[in-house]
Amino acid sequence: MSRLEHPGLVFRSLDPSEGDEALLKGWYEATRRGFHQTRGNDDGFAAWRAHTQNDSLTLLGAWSEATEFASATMPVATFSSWTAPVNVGGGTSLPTRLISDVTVAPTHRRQGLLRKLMTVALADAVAEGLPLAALTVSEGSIYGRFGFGMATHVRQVEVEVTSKFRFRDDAITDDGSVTLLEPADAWKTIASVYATFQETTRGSVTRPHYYETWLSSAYDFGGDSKDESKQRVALHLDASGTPDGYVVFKTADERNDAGLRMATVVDLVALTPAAYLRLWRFLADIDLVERVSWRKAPLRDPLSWALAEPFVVKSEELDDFLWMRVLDPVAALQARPWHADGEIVLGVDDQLGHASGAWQVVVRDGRAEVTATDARPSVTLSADTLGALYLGGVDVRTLAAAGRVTGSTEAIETWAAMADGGPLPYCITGF
Ligand SMILES: CC(=O)SCCNC(=O)CCNC(=O)[C@H](O)C(C)(C)COP(=O)(O)OP(=O)(O)OC[C@H]1O[C@@H](n2cnc3c(N)ncnc32)[C@H](O)[C@@H]1OP(=O)(O)O
Repeated sequence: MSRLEHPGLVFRSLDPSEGDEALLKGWYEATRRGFHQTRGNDDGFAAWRAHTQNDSLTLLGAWSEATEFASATMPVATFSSWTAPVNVGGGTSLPTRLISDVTVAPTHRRQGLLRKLMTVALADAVAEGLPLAALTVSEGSIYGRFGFGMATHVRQVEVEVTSKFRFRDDAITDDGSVTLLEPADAWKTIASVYATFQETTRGSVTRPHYYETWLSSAYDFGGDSKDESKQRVALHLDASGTPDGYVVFKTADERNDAGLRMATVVDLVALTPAAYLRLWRFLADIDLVERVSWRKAPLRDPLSWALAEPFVVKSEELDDFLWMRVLDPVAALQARPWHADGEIVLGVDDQLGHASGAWQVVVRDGRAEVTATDARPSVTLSADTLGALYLGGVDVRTLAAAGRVTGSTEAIETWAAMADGGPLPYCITGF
């Protein structure tokens, strides 16, 4: 890896299919150490290796020389990436470089290792012609400098499912049904429901293969702490018997801080409002459960609006989820939907250069034509702000009010009318 150099370290790219087993195990253990997880085991390594092969991961790492005291197989830095479609709205998906497993050992932190790995990974994505990159973050202050912006959010909710949980008389009624399945039997059906959700949901990411292992409860990824073996699946069928929603959930003897018995939603996908509300009715009907928690509820959630007592839904937290990075402004901006005719020159300041420049954006009938121009920008922003705006998860006026979009009031209003609108992006796939 001649493009990557660091004193005392050797960089390698491992091939998940044929790579040296000891180095692969060392890489896997280094990520577990970096994320403060328990040491891995053979089954976990096999599940991880299957995912790295099926999703064609590029595994980068930096190793120090072996010494009497230091391992030769565990790298001091790890970085993985692969390519998968992200739905950018209007029924269009774009191939996106997904980045994960970023760890640097405490002994080597703040020496520029992340910067080196990220710089090379993004340059490779650009060389391959990929228009976008995406990741999820552990801390909000790290990735803006590399052009990533906070693009989607989810809500953590806790719902009281006592007798207070009752739908209003005018709530959508369901003429379908719910059936319980074992996770292994449900996998094919829930994967197909998710595929439709992916095609129709702005901001959604195509799932890596480990979702099959996880949601079918084939392996307990977290050891005894996560208890995948407690997972159950309820499938929703529409009136014609076609699956159009599911919930993977866990019930446990656990109680929340107030001592109330809990169920947890692991994954919930509903293709229609009727399926969504019916799955909530199902969750509320589980005996011996007083509260249901879900970490990935949508921001615009019909649930509390459909209930006679909306206060049973408590929003506990608003969390960032997907962070987007525009690598190719022409391909990326032309693919997403637009909401009003108009014309501006967008100036992008990108520390890594990929999206830098002045871009003429002309919108007619919901589509944009984007060209590089020498004209003076009427609206300027940084690459991370462009990433935040890209999926429509935050609006132009809000970012202008934060000082992150600049231009005359008229130009910002034109840009806002062109860019803002459509459904909020919603991503429930972590990676
Ligand atoms: C996509 C994912 O995988 S998210 C998970 C990220 N990983 C983790 O959180 C695991 C624990 N943390 C780590 O392993 C490391 O601290 C990392 C990976 C976050 C940072 O790695 P390092 O090699 O120390 O970063 P590096 O030295 O290249 O720093 C690059 C820049 O980011 C900044 N930076 C690095 N970490 C942080 C941080 N935690 N908070 C704020 N800024 C940070 C540095 O100051 C530096 O800024 P500059 O180049 O503009 O001066």
